[in-house]
Amino acid sequence: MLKIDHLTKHYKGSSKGVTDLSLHIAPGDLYAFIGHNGAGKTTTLKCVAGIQGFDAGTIEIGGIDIRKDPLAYKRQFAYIPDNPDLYEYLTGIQYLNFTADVFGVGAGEREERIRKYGEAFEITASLGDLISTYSHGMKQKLALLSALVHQPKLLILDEPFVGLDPKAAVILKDIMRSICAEGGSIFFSTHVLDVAEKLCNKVAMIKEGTLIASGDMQAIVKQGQSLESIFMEVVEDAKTDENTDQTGTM
Ligand SMILES: Nc1ncnc2c1ncn2[C@@H]1O[C@H](COP(=O)(O)OP(=O)(O)OP(=O)(O)O)[C@@H](O)[C@H]1O
Repeated sequence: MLKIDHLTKHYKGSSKGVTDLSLHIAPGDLYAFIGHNGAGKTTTLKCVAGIQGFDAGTIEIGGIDIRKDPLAYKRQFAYIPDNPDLYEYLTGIQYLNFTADVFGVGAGEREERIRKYGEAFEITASLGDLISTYSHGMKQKLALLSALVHQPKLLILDEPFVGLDPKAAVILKDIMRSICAEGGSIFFSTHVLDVAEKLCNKVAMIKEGTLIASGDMQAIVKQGQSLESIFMEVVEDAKTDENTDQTGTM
C-alpha cells in the first residue's frame, strides 16, 4: 500500500528532518508512528502527503510513485494535519461537498457517508453553520469527515486524537479499526502510547530523524511489558549507539 524507501528530508540550512527512513505499510495495517517532540513524525507525514518535497528516496502508494504521477498518487489517500486549516467561509456541508466533488464521489455515496459519520461524530446539526463558528474539536471532526467521505485506501493522520472529546476519540478508534478490518490502511502519529498499543497491529519509532524500530506490535511489545516501557528502552539504547556529543534532546 504505502512504501517509503530511504526517505531523506533536511530543512534548508539545517541538519534537522528525516534521514534514510524506510517503512512499508500493507493493506489492513493500523500503523502508529511514535517519537518525541521534534523527532521527525510530521516531516515524514508531510513528505508522504506531498505537502513538502524531499531530498532523496522514493515514496509509493499502491505502486504509484509520488514524483512520477502525483495526481494519481494523491487520489488514493487522505491526509489530516495536526491543525487542519479549513475554509472558514464555507459551511460544514459545503466543505464536505467540495471535498466529495474533488474526489468524484457520487451523490448517493456521499450522502450516506456524511449521514453515517456525521451522526457518529454528532456534528450533523452543525453542518449548515459556517466553519468559522466551529470549535477546535468540531473542526477536527469535520476534517475527519471530509477524509472519510471519499473512503480512501490510506488515511494519514497527524495526532488525530488531540482536541477530540473522549466520546469522539472512542468513535474514531472504532472507525479506524473497521477501516483496517475492511482492508484499508492507516498511518498516524501519536504521543498516546496507550492508545497506540491497544489499537495498532504495527508501530514505528523515530528518534532525531532516524527510524529506530518498526514492525509488528506483538513482536515489539513482549508479554508483560508496555509499549511505553519498550519505547523508553529502545530510545535509550539508540542513544548509547550514537556519538557521545549528542545532547540528549529526547
Ligand atoms: N519548516 C521547518 N524548518 C526548519 N526546521 C524544521 C521545520 N519543520 C520542522 N523542523 C525541524 O525538523 C525536526 C522534526 O520536526 P517534526 O515537526 O517533523 O517533528 P515531530 O516528530 O512531528 O514533532 P512533534 O511531536 O513535536 O509534533 C525538528 O527538529 C524541527 O525543529
